[in-house]
Amino acid sequence: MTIHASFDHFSKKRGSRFAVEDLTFDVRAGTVVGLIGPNGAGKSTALAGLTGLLEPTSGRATVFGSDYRTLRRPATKVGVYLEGMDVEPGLTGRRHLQICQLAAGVDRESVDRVLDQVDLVADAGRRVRDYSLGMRQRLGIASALVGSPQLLVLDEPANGLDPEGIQWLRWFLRDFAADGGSALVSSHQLMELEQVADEVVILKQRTLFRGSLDEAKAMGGGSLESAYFAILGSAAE
Ligand SMILES: Nc1ncnc2c1ncn2[C@@H]1O[C@H](COP(=O)(O)OP(=O)(O)OP(=O)(O)O)[C@@H](O)[C@H]1O
Repeated sequence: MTIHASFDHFSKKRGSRFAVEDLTFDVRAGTVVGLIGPNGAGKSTALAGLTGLLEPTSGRATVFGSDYRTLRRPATKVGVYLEGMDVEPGLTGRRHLQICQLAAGVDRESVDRVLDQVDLVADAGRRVRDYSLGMRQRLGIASALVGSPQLLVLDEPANGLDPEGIQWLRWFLRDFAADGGSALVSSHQLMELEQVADEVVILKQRTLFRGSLDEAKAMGGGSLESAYFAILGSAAE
């Protein structure tokens, strides 16, 4: 099966200690992969490494077989929305997306398409400083979608979304994967992730678990949350 993203013994030191050590897994076409772990586990570091924002200390992280930084028109292949990708608050949502559209090198219609996809059409003319947290989150997801990528890399995408937004995101990611796309999603919302992920990676600097959602759930008597605590607990022993 086609591999969209790959970590191959990826390690990254922050100062004298490893933030991520020896991470190896693939994101295959048609799947949603959930990356989970406690605060400081290295999830954001791994996603930043995959999207060319930092250099690994050793190993590799690649998208479509290449270093992200070598991709031509990367936004048309990989949609990225990571923590800290803040939007200039004085811009309107539409203006922000127009800038993303120009940077992605795609047609102007993409802006209306993604505004519609994330249900921000009515608020497109408002300044981002007046957006709620959930609206900013949807705008961030929209900016990742502008280039019609095949792979999405999303850090905590459900953060701040209301129940409707969470449901939308769940169906969106499922449809996206059903159409042959893939998504690598970090999340602390285990019950939500259980609804959407095909595969799960549990990270706490090193990989504690990697496998299908069903395999993970079986380790926790049928629930991802129980499995998560059981796996973290046995790693601490
Ligand atoms: N810019 C940085 N400089 C130095 N150390 C950093 C930096 N960013 C993160 N770290 C350290 O790297 C480790 C992993 O952090 P990271 O943000 O990747 O974890 P995370 O799993 O995304 O956490 P959270 O769930 O809290 O977002 C932590 O020990 C953190 O203190």
